[in-house]
Amino acid sequence: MVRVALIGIGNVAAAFVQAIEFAKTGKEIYGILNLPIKPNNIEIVAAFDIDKRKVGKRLREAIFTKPNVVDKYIDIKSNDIIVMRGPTLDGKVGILSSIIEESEEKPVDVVSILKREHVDVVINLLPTGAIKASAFYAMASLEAGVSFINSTPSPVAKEFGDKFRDRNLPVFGDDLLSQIGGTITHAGIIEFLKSRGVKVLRSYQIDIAGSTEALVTLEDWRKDLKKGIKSTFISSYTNGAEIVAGTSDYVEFLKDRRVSYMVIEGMYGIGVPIRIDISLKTYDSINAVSPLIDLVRLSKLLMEKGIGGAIKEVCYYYFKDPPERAKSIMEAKKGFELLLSNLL
Ligand SMILES: O=P(O)(O)OC[C@H]1O[C@@H](O)[C@H](O)[C@@H](O)[C@@H]1O
Repeated sequence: MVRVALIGIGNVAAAFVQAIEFAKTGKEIYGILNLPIKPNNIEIVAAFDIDKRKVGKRLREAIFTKPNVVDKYIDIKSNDIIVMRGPTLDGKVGILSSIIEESEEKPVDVVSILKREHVDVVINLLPTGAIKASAFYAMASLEAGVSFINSTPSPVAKEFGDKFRDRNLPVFGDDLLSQIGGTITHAGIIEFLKSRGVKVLRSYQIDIAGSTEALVTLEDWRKDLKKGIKSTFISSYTNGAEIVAGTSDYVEFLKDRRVSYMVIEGMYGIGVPIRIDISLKTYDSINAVSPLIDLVRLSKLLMEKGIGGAIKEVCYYYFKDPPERAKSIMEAKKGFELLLSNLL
């Protein structure tokens, strides 16, 4: 078994909890690695949040509580854990203060809970911008001897990588790359065009969704942070093309659906123009599920072998803002596959 703690019971947590239940039915989850640890070996044993509508509730009920918008895909029968009150820190700054209804309960002692529940892996799913809170949970994980997956844009793998390495604990981050979201699709099309000799000149991507993450990204500083990460990820795979990409709007009725529009312009042949327009429609939270199921199992495998730190091949394959980047998506895949073959 791999024992997991979830930090932030938002939409991705709602999708992940359902995916673990789905795995128990024996049905196929698309796009996950074939590893000795199976998805049904994952057990969620602790959950933390700060919203009074979720704290104190059963996890299986909290995941469908406002402001979450994820659909119910499956009945969760087997998990009775209660959501605990984590520390707030910067978890409700700015627009989040009008979305979150802060619990009046006293925060629990996170380190002792992680130890008591024998947690192997913490998944950080706090909102964008909760930098101090993410750092707090990273430190708590270090102290409790737990590995850490940082799905958020906060710099955890970047800043805590050495500390985790010294304790032989894996830390993966930063900012999870969706299985088939806007960023990887955009970078992938550009890489394909390049492989066909097209000179890509410029490109933009706008993302529209109805989740809390889309709503909080309306704040300029969060928008700039995420736009910077997405644009840098895509640009790092192009030779000097002008790239602008990031969340642009919140449309409430879309709920967990996300629409990404991409426009890519370039030249080919004797210098005539090519333009590609793409509209990609996905369920945002489900897009995190397969990568997270892989990362949880990889954490445990690496822990068992005593390998710690921000393993670069895992970070550049699964994240948008890794401490080190590969030169292309293909190179990232090759590097990651080599690591896997040495590991298994
Ligand atoms: O789909 P992408 O481009 O990999 O981005 C994934 C996610 O990136 C996160 O930063 C956002 O908060 C999510 O809402 C978003 O969907």
